[in-house]
This record gives sequence, C-alpha cells and structure tokens, in this order.
Amino acid sequence: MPTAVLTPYWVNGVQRLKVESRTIDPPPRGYTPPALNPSLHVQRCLEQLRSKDKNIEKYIFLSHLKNSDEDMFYKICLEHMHEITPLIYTPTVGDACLQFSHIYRRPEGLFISIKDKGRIGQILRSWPRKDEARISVVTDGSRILGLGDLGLNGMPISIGKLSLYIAGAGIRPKSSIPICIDVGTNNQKNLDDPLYLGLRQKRISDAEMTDLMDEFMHEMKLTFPKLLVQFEDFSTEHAFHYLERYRRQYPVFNDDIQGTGCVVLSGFISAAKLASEAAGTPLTEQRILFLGAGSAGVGVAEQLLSFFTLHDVSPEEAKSRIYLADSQGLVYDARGPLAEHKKLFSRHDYQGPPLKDLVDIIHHVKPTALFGLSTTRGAFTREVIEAMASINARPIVFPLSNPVSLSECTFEEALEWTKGTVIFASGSPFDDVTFNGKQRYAGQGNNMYVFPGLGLGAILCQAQQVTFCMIEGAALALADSLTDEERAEERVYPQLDRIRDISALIACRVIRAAQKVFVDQNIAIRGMSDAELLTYVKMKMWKPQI
Ligand SMILES: NC(=O)c1ccc[n+]([C@@H]2O[C@H](COP(=O)([O-])OP(=O)(O)OC[C@H]3O[C@@H](n4cnc5c(N)ncnc54)[C@H](O)[C@@H]3O)[C@@H](O)[C@H]2O)c1
Ligand SMILES: O=C(O)C[C@H](O)C(=O)O
Ligand SMILES: [Mg+2]
Repeated sequence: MPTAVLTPYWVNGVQRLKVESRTIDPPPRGYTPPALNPSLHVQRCLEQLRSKDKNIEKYIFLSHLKNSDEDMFYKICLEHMHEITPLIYTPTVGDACLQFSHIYRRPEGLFISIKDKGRIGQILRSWPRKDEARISVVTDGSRILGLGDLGLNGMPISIGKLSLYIAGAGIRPKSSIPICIDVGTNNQKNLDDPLYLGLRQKRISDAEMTDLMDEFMHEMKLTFPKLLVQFEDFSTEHAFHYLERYRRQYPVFNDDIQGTGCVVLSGFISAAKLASEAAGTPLTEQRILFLGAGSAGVGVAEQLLSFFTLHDVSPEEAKSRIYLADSQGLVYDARGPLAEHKKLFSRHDYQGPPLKDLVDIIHHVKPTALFGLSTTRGAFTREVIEAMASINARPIVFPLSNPVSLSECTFEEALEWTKGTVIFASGSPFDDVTFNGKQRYAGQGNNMYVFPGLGLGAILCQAQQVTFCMIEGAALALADSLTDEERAEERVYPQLDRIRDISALIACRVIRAAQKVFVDQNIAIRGMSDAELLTYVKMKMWKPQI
C-alpha cells in the first residue's frame, strides 16, 4: 500500500525534507535475511529495547522504531502496554521534553512560530496528508507536565499523546499531526542552551498570542476540515482562555482541563463507592479538597460540580463540598483578589486568618478525598496523610501531578502512613505493592484513559463541537468499564492492557452524547443500535499489520 512518507536528509548541515510516496510491500528477494520472520522480529526488538539501561535511551530507540517500522512499534505498544506506556509517555516523556533539543534527530509534526504569522495557512497546506488529517495535539510548551515553560522542547508531549491515540484507540497513524507553537520561552536555561531548537526570545504578549492563535485555528479549519484539536499543556490562563474562545466554533477540547476532569471524576466515583462501603458516606456527600488550583485542579472541580448537580444536589450544595488550596493556602473570598478561574470555588464561609498549612486545612475541611494537582513533589507529607487517615476509615488520596518526580507522595508512603486503608491513584505510574500480605494496585489517574476514546468518538461521529455532555459521557463510560474482578481487587481504574476495549466503550458513549444534541454530522450511524455501534467503532480501529 503506498503511503506518503516524510524523509529528512541533510545537505551541508542544512536539513531538507523529501515528501515521497513509498510502497511498503515486501522488499524484493535478497533484500532481507532469509530467516527474518515477523513474530521473531518482535522478540528481537523487545530484546534490543530491554538491553538499554536508561529510560531516555529506550525512548530514543522507540522513537526510531516508530519512524522506521510503525506496525512493529504499535504491535509492541499494544502487547506490552504496561511496559511501553511509561517510556513513550509520562514519566519518560518529561525527560524527553527536557532534553528534546539534545536528542532531536528528525522532524515529526509541525512547528509553527510567531515568525510564521500571516502565512500559517501556507505551512499547513504543505502537510502531505491533508485529506486524512483527523486529530492534532497542539501545545505551546508553556506548562509541560509539572516541569514549567519548556518552549519548543514541549513537542514530545504532542507526539506522545498521539502515539497513545493510535495505540489506545486505533486512530490511523497517518491521520495524526503533532504541533508545537513556538512563541518564545521564558525558560532562561533553554534560551542559554546553544542547542535549543526554538526561537531565542521571551514569550510574546497575550494580545499577540491571541492574534496568532486566531489565525492558526482559522487556517487549521480551512486546511483540515475534519480535524479535531486537542490543546495540551498551555499555561493556566491560556488554557482556560483558548478553550472558551474556540470551543463553540471548532471541534476542540483541552486535555488538562477536560480530559483530567473526566478521568479523575471516573476514578473518584469508583473510589467513593469503596470508601462508602467502609464509612457509609454516600457519593454525593463526599468532601473533596484539591491541592493545586490551576487548569487541572479547577477542571476536575468543575467536572465534579456538574456530576453532583446531575444527581439532584443543588449547585450551591455541590459547590460547598469542594475546596481549593493553592500555593497560598485555602482559596477563600476574604483572602484578597483571586485569578478568574479560582473564583467559582472560592469559599464564602471562611473569614479567619489565611489557612496555609495543608494539615490545618485538612482539619478545617475534613475532606474524604484529597487530590494533588500542585506540581509539588512530596506535598503530601506523613502528617498530611496521617491527618486524612485519622478522619476517614478509607481516605481517598490521589497525588496526580506529573511526572513521577513531582508526585505529591508515593504509593508506598500512602499505604504505610494510612496502615493500608488508603484508596489511591496517581498521575504517573507506580508499581503494584504487596502490603500486609495483600496485593494492592496503584490506579493511574491520568487523562490517557480518556482522550483516545473521546477523540475516536468525536472523529467517528464527525462532531462539530466537543460538548460538555460528550466529556461527561466519557467519564461515566470509563467508570462503568471496570470488571467485577477489577472491582473485587479494589482497582479504581481498569487495567491498561484493556485500553482498546475501554476506548471503544468511551467512543460509543461520546457518539451518543453528540447525537443527542445534534452536533454530529455522520448521520449514517445515528440509527444504529448500541451493539451495532460498538461493532462499528471496533471495526474502525486501525490495527498494526503484523
Ligand atoms: N493526572 C493527570 O491526568 C493530569 C492532568 C493534567 C495535569 N496534571 C498535573 O497536574 C499538575 C498541575 O497542572 P496544571 O495544568 O493545573 O498546572 P497549573 O500551573 O495550571 O496549576 C498549578 C497549581 O498548583 C499550585 N501550586 C504550586 N505550588 C504549590 C504548592 N507548593 N502548594 C500548593 N499548591 C501549589 C499553583 O498555585 C496552581 O494553582 C502538573 O504536575 C500536571 O502534570 C495531571
Ligand atoms: O501528560 C500527562 O501525563 C497528563 C497530563 O496531561 C499532564 O499534563 O500532566
Ligand atoms: Mg497535559
């Protein structure tokens, strides 16, 4: 089958790019060793991968494999999800971003810079597979995981998320476009690095950025009419601003606000069921404290608020169960001027002195669940976790900051400090642990469980917008996807190696939600029964040809 291939080459140190159509039929006799057989070659690739000591070397090996033998790369991903995901995604992708300008070998995706203003359309139109384009992950590198502003070095985040779309939901590889928007960086270390690949200037003003984004989104729509855009790792204000600015106009969602909201709501529903078996507190009477009030913290809080209100809890009552704390402590009205995105959850009912210490905040709030989205390693100290355990038979503790080096606490710490009562999930993966003779599983509360299925659903029904109900449908489908066995093992998220099945269920629920409010354009699938729709979705998933 002929496919368009981008081949970089170098002339006198200057990179050129060949856009060619290449056939990937078996090569002529004599071009491959006689005993090369595909299943053994999988073993050979795995052996080469496992022989590398450092995760960043494994990342580089896998990147190379993806570019040279896509089918093999995705076959290995799918068959070894637990081993490969942490290498192509969180946490190793964090190192890949930090070192991107040093490990860069070949182009993958598009770099759009402020210098391209006025001719973004021209650049986009040079993309060789315009008609096939369905999904793009776009970052401006301004808040990469919890690592801060990495500028153009944020590109591996877009690449890594798209690899998970392909592995996790069977989106066709050729339909994905990783994009990094380079509008400078305020990261002095990058600016001083002679190998840094981005523009050597500070970030542009908000007004200039919005002008650029308007042109970018407009040209994206013109060039790729069927494209869904996922915004990723934009700094807080920009994340909220651009989601609000474009969500009614284009099919777009913000992964950190909405994908995270979805995945944490789903894990919370499962965790609260377990906790209420021990304490009897109904789901809608849980009290949730967030450490971190940025795009992720507030995104999750908004998702919880809407979930409670759908369950006959008044908005005021629902809001009263949610507390935010940021770097200055509890967020409350009398504290002084607040950023716009924090206002909805600011407490009216606290007038005392600033509550800065997390243990003091826990004693004041008496939360049943504590979520960390604070980018602060070790913020859940022994005292914090013990305080949670002292007021809850089964405390829910989710340290969700990424990468793993910034996790608010480790799985072992949470188990030890609660004497095993904790119900735990983290943003980055932790190994399973045997504690007091019982096998315990660390759920991975990471938006990777949701965005592949959400994207697949939106693409298949040709959604004109990604509505709030589509996001909520994805969260509920994920919560429902736990098997009886997984529930009996006290897992709050399903096992990762079932990701394709989970993505199919999420996609179906997303499609139904889109159909309900008529934002779908693929009318041919409207009349399908649920069983037919599931078969259709699974049939549409791309599979590696090995
Ligand atoms: N698990 C997931 O799926 C997932 C998804 C999105 C983001 N995240 C992680 O969440 C973290 C935050 O992301 P974001 O987009 O909200 O970032 P952000 O920059 O928008 O927000 C960070 C928040 O943390 C607060 N904070 C910083 N230092 C603190 C401290 N010492 N104590 C208390 N609060 C502190 C800040 O005041 C701010 O409110 C990142 O590490 C990111 O990797 C995880
Ligand atoms: O990228 C991840 O691992 C999750 C999330 O989008 C984040 O920004 O941390
Ligand atoms: Mg992110």
